[in-house]
Amino acid sequence: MVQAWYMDSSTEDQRLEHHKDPPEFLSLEKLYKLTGVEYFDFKNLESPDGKETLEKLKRDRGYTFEDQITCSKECLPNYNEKLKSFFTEHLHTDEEIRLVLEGSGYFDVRDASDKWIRIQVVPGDLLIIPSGIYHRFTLDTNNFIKAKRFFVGEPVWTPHNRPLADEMDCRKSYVEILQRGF
Ligand SMILES: CSCCC(=O)C(=O)O
Ligand SMILES: [Fe+2]
Repeated sequence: MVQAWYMDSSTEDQRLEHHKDPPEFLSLEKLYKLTGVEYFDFKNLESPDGKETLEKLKRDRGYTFEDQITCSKECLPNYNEKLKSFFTEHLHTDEEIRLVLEGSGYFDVRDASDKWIRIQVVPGDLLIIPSGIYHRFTLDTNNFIKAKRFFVGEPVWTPHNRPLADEMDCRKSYVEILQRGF
């Protein structure tokens, strides 16, 4: 089951959980209300039902491109460099959609007060991170994740780092929606 919590401010190893003391969890509804991040449960991905639900989601949202990424020392070219850029706070001009197939990791997203929310993902979790939200990704202490990536049209994975990205249209639109409320 996916879980989300507010992070502590320690600069210790990014792969640790970084719970506050005491821990402060968020429901998926709250996560959506606060950030616009959407979650879909695909624990049944291997069943006919699961496959059909995924096809429907792809149709509904116009995801025409799909591939897979494996993050491990063995499988990811320029492993250290890639992981460093994944964990540098950034945004994208499009949604970032990931469906975890194996392994686990953490997506961190900023709330409206710039607090970090950590979202733990495990197999069967599909996350949609909106365009324009500042976020980052890290492996956990298992150092392995395999995920499907989806995209509308030709994929663009370019990260735009903070603070330069503050001036981008997608950032301004996101902030506007955030102020109006999801
Ligand atoms: C779980 S996918 C690995 C991370 C990634 O693709 C990204 O942050 O863009
Ligand atoms: Fe990203």
